Parts: sequence; structure tokens; C-alpha cells
Amino acid sequence: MSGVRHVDVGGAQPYRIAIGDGLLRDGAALAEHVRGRHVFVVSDAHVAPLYALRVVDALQAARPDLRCIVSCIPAGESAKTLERFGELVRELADFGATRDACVVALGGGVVGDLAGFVAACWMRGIDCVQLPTTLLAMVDSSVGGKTAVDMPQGKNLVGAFHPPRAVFADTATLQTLPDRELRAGLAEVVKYGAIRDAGFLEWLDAHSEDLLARDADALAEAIARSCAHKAEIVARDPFERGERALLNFGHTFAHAIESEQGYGGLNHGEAVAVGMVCAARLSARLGLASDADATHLESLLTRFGLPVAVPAGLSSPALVARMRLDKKAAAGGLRFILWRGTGQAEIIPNVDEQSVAAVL
Ligand SMILES: NC(=O)c1ccc[n+]([C@@H]2O[C@H](COP(=O)([O-])OP(=O)(O)OC[C@H]3O[C@@H](n4cnc5c(N)ncnc54)[C@H](O)[C@@H]3O)[C@@H](O)[C@H]2O)c1
Ligand SMILES: O=C(O)C(=O)C[C@@H](O)[C@H](O)[C@H](O)COP(=O)(O)O
Ligand SMILES: [Zn+2]
Repeated sequence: MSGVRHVDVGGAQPYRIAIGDGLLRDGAALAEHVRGRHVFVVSDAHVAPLYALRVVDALQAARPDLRCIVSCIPAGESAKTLERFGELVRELADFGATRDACVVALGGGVVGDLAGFVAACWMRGIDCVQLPTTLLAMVDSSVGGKTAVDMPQGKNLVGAFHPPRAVFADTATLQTLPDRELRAGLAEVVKYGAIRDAGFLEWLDAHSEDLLARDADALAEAIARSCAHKAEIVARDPFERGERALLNFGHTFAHAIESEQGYGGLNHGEAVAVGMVCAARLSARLGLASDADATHLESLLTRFGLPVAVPAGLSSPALVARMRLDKKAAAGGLRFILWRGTGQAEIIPNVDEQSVAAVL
């Protein structure tokens, strides 16, 4: 296969991210990561009909001894629950999956987070291979080993760190992705520029039309650069003891919005876009950065067709209350990822709630 890019994730459990057109058909490469005979493919109602058979056929052509089953969850954030987790582990038990079984997550970040959590828990941890099919999953959720399910009380409240064995991002799958989901992925791409690479933001600015038109080279470049940023951070800080928290830029706001809307309003990428603008405005309010930087970020996100304001009808006190259950909050109060200007994010403890409410 020509033109495949690779990003290696270092650390105690290293793995490789492959990015290229047609990777789901490369059964030999996928099968390399299956140690036993059980393959449990988790996908969703939109992705499974498009791609699941392709993956199973490719795997079985390469390894006729494999036993593959496909479990299909409903599409969307509302499927990322403890209840669905329970169903999937019961299916694994019925399948007779042994400890050398492999969970294959075929889909967006919802499938990736849920299937990854199943892999983290079944027999205290089995292999997981991530096959991301959304831009967001390719640039972010398939990498780094955060797995989780949501609760009504908050996003990703129950989960585990469980790095994948490998990630195969087949960029051909992006051709069937709805526009809204493509734009959601661009929000997390912008995040890398916002937190640590002002030059990347300039590149995104210059290539915004190519990206929205799904130009293959522009998308592959954006994915590879995003993965390289994430790989560098998670290799140094896999368990978010320090700098990994920078990847949460905009997320304290985003998660509060998503949970307050019952996971049926803005999708994750859209909420992150709003959250990043709120974080930039809060930085300006606290005197850390200029309002001009926030305005520049807002205009790039707007160009990508993303929302930049908190949806009408959400109350500031309710959102702030939700932030108290954010995973970065400590007994001492709210901790935010803010910036000192484009490309310079920092962890800021003890942010006062009045300033947050004012920005909301
Ligand atoms: N673990 C992490 O580090 C991490 C990072 C970022 C986000 N996340 C999580 O990821 C989730 C969001 O992921 P997402 O944006 O991929 O959403 P998603 O998984 O809900 O996918 C978005 C929609 O696109 C559909 N879809 C997926 N691939 C498709 C394709 N190729 N063609 C047609 N339709 C397709 C899905 O069925 C779904 O309807 C959130 O739960 C978020 O919390 C996790
Ligand atoms: O990988 C990380 O670390 C991130 O924070 C990436 C985020 O984009 C992602 O949404 C993540 O799931 C948020 O994690 P959480 O710990 O805040 O739930
Ligand atoms: Zn995110």
C-alpha cells in the first residue's frame, strides 16, 4: 500500500498509528495484532453496514482460523453508557472470549471509548485495535488510551487508561462521514494548534477550504500532524499527571454543555469549539492573554462551520455546578486549561466561579 504515513507512540506500551487510504482492506496488517482466535468487532449502526464486513473479510482472508463477531451499538453519544458496557461484556462472555482475544473498535470516538473500556475490563485487560472512521477519532480519541463511558452526572466519569495495540486510520472512510462530523473533528485539530503550535493554526487557516472539501492530502497532513502532537504528549504523560491535561483545553466547558444537554445537543467536537472560545475569553478576562487572540480563534472555528457560543437555554449556574465534577477539579476548586496566547496553554488552578460564569 503506497502513501501510508506512520506516527509512533512511545512509552511503556508503544504502538504505531498508520494513516492511509484503504487500510481496512489490509487484513495481514490488522491480523498481526490478533494474538488469539477471538475477534470482537464493536461498531455502530451507521458504520457497521458500511465497513464491518470489509474488516471481517480482510481479517479472515489473512487468518482463516479467526472467529470474528460484530456487535453493533446505536449510533451517537447516548450509547456510551454503563448499560451498553454491560451488554458488551455479556456478549464477550457468550462468545467465550479468552484472554488473548482482541477487541476491534470500528467507528468514531463513541465506539472507540466504549469498546476500549470493554477491552480494558474484560479479564482485567485484553488487546484492543482502534479502527477510527471519524476525523475526530483519527486525530484524537483512538490515540492515547483514554477509554470511558458517560453518566447522566458527567462525561467520561467511569473509565480506564488502556492503550491500543495499534491504530489504523483508513482515510477512505472519511468520504462517507457527514459534514457535521467532519467539522466536529476539525475542532480537535484546531485544539492542537491552540495549545502548542501557532504555526499549525496558520496552516489550518491557509488550508481551511481544502480540509472542508475533503482534499485527501490536506486531511492526511492534518491527521498526521495532530497525531504527532498527541503522541508526544501521551508518551511523556500517559496517565495525565501533568501536561496531558493540556489536551483538555476547552473541555471543562464542553463537558458541562454536553452533559447539561443530556448528550443530545451539541456533539463533542462542537462543544469543544464553544469551550475553547470560552477558555480563550476566560484567559483574557483573567489577564493572561489578549481578547484579540480569542477573536482570532473564534474566527477560525467559525470558518470551519463550528458553533462558538454557549447554546441558548443553558443556565450559567447549572453549567458551573457541572464543572465541579470535572475530572480536573480538586478539593481546592476548579482547574482550567487556559492560554497565554495562541499556542501557549497552561494549567491554571483555583479559577473563581464568578469569572467562569461571566464568560458563560
Ligand atoms: N478517548 C479520547 O481521548 C477521546 C478524545 C476525543 C473524544 N473522545 C470521545 O469521542 C466521542 C466523539 O467521537 P466522534 O466525534 O467520532 O462521534 P461518534 O462516534 O458519535 O461518531 C459521529 C457520527 O458519525 C457516524 N460515523 C462514524 N464514522 C462514519 C463514517 N466513516 N461514515 C459515516 N458515518 C460515520 C457515527 O455513526 C456517528 O453517528 C465522544 O464521546 C468524546 O468524549 C474521546
Ligand atoms: O486524551 C486526552 O487526554 C484528552 O483530554 C483528549 C480529549 O479530546 C478527550 O475529549 C478526552 O476524552 C477527555 O478526557 P477527560 O479525561 O476530560 O474525560
Ligand atoms: Zn475531546
